[in-house]
Amino acid sequence: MYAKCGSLKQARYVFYSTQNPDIVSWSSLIVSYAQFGLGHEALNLFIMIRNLDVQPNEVTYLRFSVHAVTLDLWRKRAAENILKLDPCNSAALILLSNIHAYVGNQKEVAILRNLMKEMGVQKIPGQSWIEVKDQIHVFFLEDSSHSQRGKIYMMLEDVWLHMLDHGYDPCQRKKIENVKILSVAEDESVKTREVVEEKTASTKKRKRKGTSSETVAGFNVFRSSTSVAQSSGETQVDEESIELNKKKKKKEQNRQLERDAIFRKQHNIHVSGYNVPSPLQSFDELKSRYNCPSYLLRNLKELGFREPTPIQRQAIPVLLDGRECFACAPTGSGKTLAFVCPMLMKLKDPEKELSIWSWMNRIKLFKQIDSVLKACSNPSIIRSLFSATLPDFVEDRARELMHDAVRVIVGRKNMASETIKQKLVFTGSEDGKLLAIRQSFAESLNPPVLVFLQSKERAKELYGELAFDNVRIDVIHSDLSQQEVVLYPFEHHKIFIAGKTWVLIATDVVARGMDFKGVNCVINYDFPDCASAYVHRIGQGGLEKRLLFTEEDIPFLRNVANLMAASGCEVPSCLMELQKKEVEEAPAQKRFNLNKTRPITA
Ligand SMILES: Nc1ncnc2c1ncn2[C@@H]1O[C@H](COP(=O)(O)OP(=O)(O)OP(=O)(O)O)[C@@H](O)[C@H]1O
Repeated sequence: MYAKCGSLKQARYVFYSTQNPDIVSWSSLIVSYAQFGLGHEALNLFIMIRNLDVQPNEVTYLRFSVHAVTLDLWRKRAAENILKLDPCNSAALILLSNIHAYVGNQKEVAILRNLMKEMGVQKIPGQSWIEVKDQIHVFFLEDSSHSQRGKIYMMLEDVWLHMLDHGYDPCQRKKIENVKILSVAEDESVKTREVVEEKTASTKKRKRKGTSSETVAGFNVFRSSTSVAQSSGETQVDEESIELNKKKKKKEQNRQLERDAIFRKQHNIHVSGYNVPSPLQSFDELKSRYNCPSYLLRNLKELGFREPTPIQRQAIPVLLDGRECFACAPTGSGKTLAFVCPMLMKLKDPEKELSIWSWMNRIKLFKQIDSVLKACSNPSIIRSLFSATLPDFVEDRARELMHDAVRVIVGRKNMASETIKQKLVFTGSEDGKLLAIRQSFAESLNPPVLVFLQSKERAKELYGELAFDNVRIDVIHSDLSQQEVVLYPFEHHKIFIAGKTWVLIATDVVARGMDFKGVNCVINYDFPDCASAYVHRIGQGGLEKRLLFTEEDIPFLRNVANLMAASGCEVPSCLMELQKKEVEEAPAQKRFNLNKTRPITA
């Protein structure tokens, strides 16, 4: 393991600190030496184990001979010994054929390959295993048969991202490859390709010269095989060149995966899921990859959208590939276009179909995620979930309900946008809050202003307090009829943004369902009941965000302070050092009730 990770020193240390190393340990060290190009050290060790009367096994011979392949004597002996142990051993036969190919002995290669065919020996893919909760799971390269393959590949993608986050640079891999040992299967594939290349070349040569193939005796064990027809050799060449093409394709796919990973890293995109499509480099790719209608691209240009935002780069191809998707990206990061663009591209008559859709969608916005996702269980519907926050329980439900979904996270999950200016304002008490808001309106009221409170009772109460001040104020909460709530964005929102209403008081419920573009300032009058509520509140447009807090809020401040600091805002160090509140798991309900009964004024 240490040697595979590049540290021969550690590998040797582990070996020499093992009391009575068994053949597995010996074989591992031999492989390590060979892997690092230390053929003589590997050979010395091999001789040593013979002298120590340790019996080499098949793996010792196989591995040793793979890496010490230039040593003629050992190569031959290794081959004979392997076949003595198991004459039908596919790995050994392939290895032998590769060894012959290495030294240009094409006739032996052809004999061996035909013999394998005659004996019905099939190449067994190398397998790995892992034990999880007393159960052994066996798998091979690119295995997709496991019932939980989606989760497994998602996890692998996460591990890959962690490696990238910790500085692993796939471009540097070439350097490591000099000392990297390939698994037997990989080794075989590389060498098989060389065999095929050489073989194809030699077959062509033969054809040109018009010479007939000869039957050549090979190793003793194969002498019985005397007839090798040229035609069967050619068929084999055809098969192998198909195989070669497949491998070339695979290699190109792997390169693409690495390019995608680097590109995603540059744009802070994190994905998991099986076979995630490449992100978009530009909007033009919508045309070349997905045949996007030209009018859409024209419209994007007219809107001044030159480059896709990170969420658009990844989510659009996912949806256009017909995959379901759940995504989390900061507020204002362009999520709307990320799901609207694929929809527009799939609609046959966008104008007609959209007018019906927009009404349905408004209504659906207010429903629970579960019922929305379940209702859309028709397999022809591609479901997607876009949000600025993605709590774990929502993510778990989405994974359960969606089929083979791709997860896309831009930046860190549940983070506020880095472009939003956030300010913490200490007001001491409830009375202090009222004073502070009145003072700020008197000094610098810059409408439209959105004010968030935790409950409809408190929203109504604050409205009552401020209604008689010299401020044009309105309130929206869940006591309004469904129709009013649905219509709000169209009617009241217009009035609000047009400046007829200066201050709009709202609750968290409203913050999640509406999109208040053009707001200048967001005041969090009440402390949000969780960090994700805060992210949604401050996502409602506006360059300036203020969060008022009192003595009572201090124990709950840490999460929000962390969030602010993570999105680049200045937070006093004393707040960052606050003790984590013990009741952190259940504060929301508690605080909600507390605030519900807490009056706006003392
Ligand atoms: N590719 C782009 N280039 C430039 N501007 C864009 C691009 N995509 C979207 N925008 C603009 O960015 C703004 C924010 O977009 P949008 O409302 O879709 O963000 P969002 O992530 O949905 O935010 P929220 O979470 O608040 O709903 C909009 O004004 C939109 O017109």
